This record gives sequence, C-alpha cells and structure tokens, in this order.
Amino acid sequence: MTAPVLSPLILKSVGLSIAGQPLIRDLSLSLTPGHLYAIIGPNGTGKTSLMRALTGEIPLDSGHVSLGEATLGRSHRTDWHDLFSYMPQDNTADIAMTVLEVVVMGRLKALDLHIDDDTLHQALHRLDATGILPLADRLIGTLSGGQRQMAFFAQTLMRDPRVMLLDEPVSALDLSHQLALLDHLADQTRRHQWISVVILHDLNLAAQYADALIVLGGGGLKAFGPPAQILTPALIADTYGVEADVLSDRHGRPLVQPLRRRSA
Ligand SMILES: Nc1ncnc2c1ncn2[C@@H]1O[C@H](COP(=O)(O)OP(=O)(O)OP(=O)(O)O)[C@@H](O)[C@H]1O
Repeated sequence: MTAPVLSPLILKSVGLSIAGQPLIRDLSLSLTPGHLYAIIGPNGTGKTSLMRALTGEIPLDSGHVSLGEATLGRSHRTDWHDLFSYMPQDNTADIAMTVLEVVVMGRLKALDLHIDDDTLHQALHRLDATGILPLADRLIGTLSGGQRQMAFFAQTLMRDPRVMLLDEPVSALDLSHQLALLDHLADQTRRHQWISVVILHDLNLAAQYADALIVLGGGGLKAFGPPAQILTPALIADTYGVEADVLSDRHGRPLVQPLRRRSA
C-alpha cells in the first residue's frame, strides 16, 4: 500500500488588514507536510493575525490560500476550519472543568457529546506524553500558567488536523518543558505528516526546531528558509534593530547572541 500524497499549504500573494490598517502584503509561501515552521518577527508585525487568517477567522484582503482541493473562502467554512488545530496565545481559563475534560474537548465535535473509551484513552495518553497526567483531575483554573499551557497543548493535539497552528506555545514554560513540548510536536509532526507552524520569540529555539523560518517584518515576508541559511546578523539587524553575533552550535545550527540595540 502506498502512502497518500499529502498536499502542501499554499499561500499566494496574501494581503491582510486589521481594523482598516494594512498589515501584511504580498505574502507567498508553500508549507510541506511533515515539516515544522517557526514564524518569527517583532511585536505587532501580524504573526497572530496571519494564523487567524489561515483558519478563516480574519478575511484576506487579497490573495489565495489552499490545501489540496480545499480553498480558503471557497470551501465550506467548517470543512476548511477542520483542517486546522489552533492553539491561541491567550489560554486564560476560569471554568469549572478538570484538565482531563479540557483535553477531551479537543475532540468534542467528532464525539457528538459522547465520550467513548478510546477518546478517554487518547486524552490520558496525550496528558502522559506532555507530562501532566498527575494533573488530570485538577480544575483547569487552579493550574499555574505553564501547567495550563501544557493542558491546552494536549487539547490541541487531540484533533487530527492537517495543519497545527500554535501561537507562542512555550511562553509560560520553563526550559525543560519548552523542550518537552517542542520535542513532542516535532515528533508528532513527522509521524502524522502535519504541517506545523509555531510562533516563537526565542530565535534559538526557533533555529533548533524549525525546518524553516518564516520571518515577518516591514509589512510582509522578510525571509523564508532553513535557519542555517537565513538567520544572519544582517537579517536580525534589519528585522529587530539589534546587533547580534550568530554562532554555530555543535549540530551546525545557528546560535544567536544579542549584543546591543542599534541606536535610533
Ligand atoms: N482586534 C483588533 N483591533 C485592532 N487592532 C488589532 C486587533 N488585533 C490586532 N490588532 C493590531 O494588529 C497588529 C498585529 O497584531 P498581531 O497580534 O497579529 O501581531 P503579532 O506579530 O502576533 O504580535 P506579538 O508578537 O506582540 O504577539 C498590531 O498592531 C495589533 O495592535
């Protein structure tokens, strides 16, 4: 039996505005199944907005997004939405649900409100894999910020998407849990041939885990490619206004050492 050929996510000349202000123009990308991509770029450049636009939450000004036969805006809204699993940046939750219930919710649509043993088993497996199984019976609102982030990550994994979109999923995590989350995501991305896109502010984590970086800035795409090829002092200066040395780690991946902000 041959494996099905999975289609790339294709963005063609995408333009995007928020509250009437142009944010991104003429963005074209082709994202391959089984690959992990990191979106990097300064605050307010449109990283979150781009993710929300991909899921259909924000309309495009111009351009096209497609995945195989499906096209954003032309396919049925729910069919398009079902291709994605999206973990938003803000995961504050003051609701009377346990961690296990929140994780099971990741499959609520497929369940038709009935929770079968297989789903429960999967949810427990996800909690175990993300290291928070001991928290399964705690109310979600009583967890620490990092614990809650891991719980919502486990929930995001519960859907069976073609595309995983994670907005700063490690922002509240300690060093060990940052690696645990990204290791798990990288492993599952290859195993399930997901197209995974993660917003990260830590350039070294992005360089360590991403097959390619998507660098946003100046109203569009500044650079796209493997970290070792594109993450240069010139790109960092141009994107962030920061002077930095770019060294090389023992695996040949770039290692960014920021030195100073450039004077205005
Ligand atoms: N609902 C909204 N109403 C008005 N402006 C908005 C809204 N949402 C986002 N913006 C603006 O759009 C711009 C892009 O925001 P976005 O959250 O996409 O940036 P980002 O690159 O993800 O930023 P950060 O790195 O700070 O998370 C910002 O200037 C933001 O203030």
